[in-house]
Amino acid sequence: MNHNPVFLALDMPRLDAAEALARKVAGHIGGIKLGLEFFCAHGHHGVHELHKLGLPVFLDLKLHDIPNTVAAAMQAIHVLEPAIVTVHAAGGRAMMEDAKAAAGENTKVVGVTVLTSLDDDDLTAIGVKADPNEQALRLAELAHSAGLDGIVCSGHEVGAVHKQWKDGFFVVPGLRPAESGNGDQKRIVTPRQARDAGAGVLVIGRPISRAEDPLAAAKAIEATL
Ligand SMILES: O=c1ccn([C@@H]2O[C@H](COP(=O)(O)O)[C@@H](O)[C@H]2O)c(=O)[nH]1
Repeated sequence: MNHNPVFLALDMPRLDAAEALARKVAGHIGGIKLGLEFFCAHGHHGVHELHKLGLPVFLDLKLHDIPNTVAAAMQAIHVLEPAIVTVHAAGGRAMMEDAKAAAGENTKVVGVTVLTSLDDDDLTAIGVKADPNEQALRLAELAHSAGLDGIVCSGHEVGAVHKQWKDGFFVVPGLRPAESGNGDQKRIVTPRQARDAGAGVLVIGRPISRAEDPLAAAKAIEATL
């Protein structure tokens, strides 16, 4: 994998716009992240097109279903040769074990713990008694014991998770350079703080994609790392 830890989230409806943006900043990112918005609109064809840029592709599909269904979905995306794929750790141990077993050898499977758009109140509202930190640690332990390569968590938890899972692969979204708006993210840190705490991949979308000058924004973030 490239040394630059930044994966650009291409959350936009148009394939040509996603491709143009990725091309523009390609020298200042380490990979691209294609999520639900992109995959639902453009599917396998879209992923094949963006593969042509030669950057590692992170498929952030956040699979969450019964083990048989998730394993079948993993097999169906095998042909896309993703570097990283996400499943929801809350799907449970058997689901994660089957997801990992169905993934390609060169694909890292990571478990989403607590979405960075959620805070304490949101967890309480869905019946989770733990705070985001406790819940992320619990789900990280489960993901580890199920054989996943790592997890997704916010920059607030990654340091603690790193201590309990030394060789884990940690993906951190919810990143905001100083003076960026939060948008819908509630547990944010700067890219540098996340990297210093042990993140292996920094997922960054709007601070680059919605910047007036995306290339300048990508370069500015790179300079902080
Ligand atoms: O907990 C999570 C898991 C995934 N994401 C994804 O990361 C990007 C963040 O985009 P920004 O524009 O930088 O906020 C987005 O694609 C999410 O689906 C996350 O934010 N939090």
